[in-house]
Amino acid sequence: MTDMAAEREITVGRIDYANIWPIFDRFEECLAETGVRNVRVAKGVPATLNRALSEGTIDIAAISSFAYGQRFDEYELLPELSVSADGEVMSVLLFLKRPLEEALRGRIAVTTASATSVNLLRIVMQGRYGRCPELIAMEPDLEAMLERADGALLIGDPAIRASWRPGPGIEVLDAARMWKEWTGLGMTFAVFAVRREAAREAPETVRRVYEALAESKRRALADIEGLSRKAAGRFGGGEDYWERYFRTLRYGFGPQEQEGLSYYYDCAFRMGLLERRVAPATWPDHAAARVNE
Ligand SMILES: C=C(O[C@@H]1C=C(C(=O)O)C=C[C@H]1O)C(=O)O
Repeated sequence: MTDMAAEREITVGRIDYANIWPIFDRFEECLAETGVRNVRVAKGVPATLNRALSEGTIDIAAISSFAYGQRFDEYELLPELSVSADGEVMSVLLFLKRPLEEALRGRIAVTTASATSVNLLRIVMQGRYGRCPELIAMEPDLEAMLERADGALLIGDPAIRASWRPGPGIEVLDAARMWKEWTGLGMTFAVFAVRREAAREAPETVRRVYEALAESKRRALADIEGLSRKAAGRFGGGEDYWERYFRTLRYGFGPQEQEGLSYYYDCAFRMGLLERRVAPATWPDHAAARVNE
């Protein structure tokens, strides 16, 4: 039995958007119940967490599925957790001030917070419409983006807020729907990854973090109404909106989600967006391998 008290501190990265609430809302409460004291939570937008996990300043995080694909050999995937969609996501949105056919020949501003969605846009534009507009990275500010481009890609809370008041004449396209119409598949935007050395150096802490995430998800999903009330209080928008949002997103990572993500990785590899074919490894496989050595 590993002595957890002797293990080093583990930092968990939490996406700073409402989309992750059904996994993280009860996390700290669940963790405290297990008596863990050596865990810290750091919040950030996906691009920040992607970088922090790659640099090892955090150990476990919800990151962009694209960022996992770039460094799959350094990480292990935590099972049964993701932020996915099947046909609609509601918070990865393309705002267009010109018809799509014109925007395809023009320029689209993309949020600096994203890795998965900006590459999803490249894949869908190229694959489905045969051409990709010029993409420019900008801070997520719809008005400023549309001043410089024909369209804007936003994710997370900024996408949600902008969807409530996109402005006159702005068409709003849902990126998961565009992907579903083209491929017939669902899309996984975020996965949960642990750095391999963290899983090796602090196995008991990582196990408890995983169990607390799984339990937090069970509790939150058993009370979507309570979660929606809390989100409406924090962000506005009405409880009905949030209930629909939390019921639209998928939080598991089963065969259906894996199939969609695997096709996304294939497309990204074929387009040269990923250097290697992605071969995912699931935690705690390496622990099992060590036992068998
Ligand atoms: C569903 C969403 O998926 C997100 C999109 C990500 C990306 O584009 O890299 C990363 C994590 C998720 O937060 C969202 O942003 O609302």
